[in-house]
Amino acid sequence: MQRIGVIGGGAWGTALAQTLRRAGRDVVVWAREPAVVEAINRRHENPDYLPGVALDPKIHATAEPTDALAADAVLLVAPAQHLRGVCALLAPRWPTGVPAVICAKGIEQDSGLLMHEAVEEVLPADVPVAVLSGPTFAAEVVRGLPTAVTLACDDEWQGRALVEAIGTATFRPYWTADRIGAEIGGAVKNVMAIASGIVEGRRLGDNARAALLTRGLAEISRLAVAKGGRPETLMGLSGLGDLMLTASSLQSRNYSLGFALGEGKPLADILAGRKAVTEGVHTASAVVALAQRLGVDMPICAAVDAVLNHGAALEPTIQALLARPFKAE
Ligand SMILES: NC(=O)C1=CN([C@@H]2O[C@H](COP(=O)(O)OP(=O)(O)OC[C@H]3O[C@@H](n4cnc5c(N)ncnc54)[C@H](O)[C@@H]3O)[C@@H](O)[C@H]2O)C=CC1
Ligand SMILES: O=C(CO)COP(=O)(O)O
Repeated sequence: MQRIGVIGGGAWGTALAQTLRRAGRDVVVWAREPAVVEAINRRHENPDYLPGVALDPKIHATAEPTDALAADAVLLVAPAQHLRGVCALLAPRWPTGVPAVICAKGIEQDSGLLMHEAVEEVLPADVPVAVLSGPTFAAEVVRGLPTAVTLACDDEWQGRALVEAIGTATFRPYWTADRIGAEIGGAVKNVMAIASGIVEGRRLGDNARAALLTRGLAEISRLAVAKGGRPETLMGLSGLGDLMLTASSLQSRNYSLGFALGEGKPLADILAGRKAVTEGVHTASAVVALAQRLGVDMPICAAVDAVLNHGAALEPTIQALLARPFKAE
């Protein structure tokens, strides 16, 4: 796999393009905004989404999606709630058998579907759909700082080919067949990161944050298993790994949004002040609906959803979580 297409010129699409260049691949990025295409091609930067980083001059950006589909594999890096629409646009022109790799982290609000389920509804049936997830702040990956990720793909041969295509010494993919576990870990950790930010913003202490994240991981694992995922996936890079990262760093958009909420800022004001996508805000309600459908108890996600979407006040919501009955671990 020599030529890789990247659908999405936001922070993550741009960082992935840079890491693909480090892996020696030819890269074509499709960006929606003409200004992003122009900045990447002419000035080798993406000041709108990933400022202050010099990009490899050989990253080619395009406003024409077909250019990015003329590839041996295509990374899908649009925000989760837009991924289906983007794929519907691309589907008629998708080349036969070229694998798609989902890099978005979220659950579709309208359908409650995971990204690979939604994408498989619109892309041609012969397209293998893989998932890339794990602890990866774009701002660190683009600079070549080391990390490791999960590459989930049903077919082991295809998965290993993708690992070889995207892997470098500082971007180390580990293959698994468990797309469900990888996706649920990546999507729900965003909701947990908001909760963790709230704990920090309200100065509830380090103990509270550790307890919240441990119980949060239990919630995520229950949902993944109920949906058909493997519990061990949630102990890996796309579960525990990404939860540790996102739920403890102000670099995270989800954690920083929670932190600001915890300090008492209104959600609308926080969102009005940022252009970047904060996936947990959209995923919270979808997780709660999915958990209800599968009969899974997810009290932390439900609390975040209540605060974000149903006008619940923080203090009584926290008190209600603390008042839950004691039970076996
Ligand atoms: N930034 C990061 O560190 C990481 C992000 N991700 C995931 O990658 C996905 C994309 O995130 P970022 O690149 O960070 O987003 P971003 O906030 O940097 O950029 C937003 C992107 O969404 C596109 N967009 C906005 N409205 C759209 C629409 N209606 N249809 C299609 N595209 C639209 C914009 O053109 C832009 O490319 C998210 O699901 C995120 O969770 C995953 C790992 C790391
Ligand atoms: O997914 C991410 C890191 O792995 C990025 O997290 P945020 O979207 O919260 O910044």
